Amino acid sequence: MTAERAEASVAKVLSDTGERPWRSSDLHGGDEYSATYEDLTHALGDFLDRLAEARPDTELIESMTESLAGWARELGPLAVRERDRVFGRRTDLASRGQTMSPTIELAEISDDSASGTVYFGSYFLGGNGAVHGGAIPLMFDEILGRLANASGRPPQRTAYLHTDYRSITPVGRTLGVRAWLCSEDGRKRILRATIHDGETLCAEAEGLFVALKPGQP
Ligand SMILES: CCCCCCCC/C=C\CCCCCCCC(=O)SCCNC(=O)CCNC(=O)[C@H](O)C(C)(C)COP(=O)(O)OP(=O)(O)OC[C@H]1O[C@@H](n2cnc3c(N)ncnc32)[C@H](O)[C@@H]1OP(=O)(O)O
Repeated sequence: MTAERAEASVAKVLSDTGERPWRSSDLHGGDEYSATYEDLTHALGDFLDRLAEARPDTELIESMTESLAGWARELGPLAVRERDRVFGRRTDLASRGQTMSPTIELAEISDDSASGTVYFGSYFLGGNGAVHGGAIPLMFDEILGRLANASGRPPQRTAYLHTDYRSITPVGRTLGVRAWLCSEDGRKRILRATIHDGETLCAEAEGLFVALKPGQP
């Protein structure tokens, strides 16, 4: 698959979520807004990684605290309803416009499978070079949730998510990630996913996703 086609199918699958599709006309600027917001999420992710790695002196801590408080003051009055927000709702972006889970770069996508890479920066460190055990199911829920909700399927929620940690998942390395649909039975879908470091299986997960009934929150 060419890079261009991969990008187009990523955009298609990520925007095909069964939820009200995000439209660039919802916000001023369209593609330019999209690219600018993606840059913001990358800058924020990078900041969190650098913060996790650094041992700043008191002066820098105070200065950063004041800067962050200033941004919070500026953003406070700009709060909008959930459906009008940008953070975590940009299904056309690889990051989904959020930093809660690491960005998953998908290279191959079909209606029932997806594969690509994920990179856990230092922000996601649990200890001794290993990713935090809570960040791994978070990432699995992200990729399985995207796949479950893709290809015109009705909105789905995670009913269970079982994770097996097979070996440590290293921080600071580009890892392989794969997700696929295993079975469908009425409203229920079972999906599985893996994270690999080269040939080593780091973790694997199985999730049950249940399609919501009309009006179900
Ligand atoms: C709106 C969806 C999101 C859309 C997003 C679009 C934009 C972004 C796009 C893409 C990004 C994706 C990245 C993020 C994705 C994250 C997804 C999440 O993390 S969702 C949050 C965590 N999950 C919850 O909060 C669920 C809480 N639980 C519930 O709401 C209900 O329990 C629910 C919907 C799961 C099922 O409840 P019932 O009342 O509708 O249905 P009943 O009858 O209980 O279950 C249906 C069938 O499923 C089985 N079932 C249900 N739970 C089970 C379980 N834990 N284990 C085994 N079976 C279970 C039951 O036994 C039943 O099976 P039988 O039909 O009888 O064969």
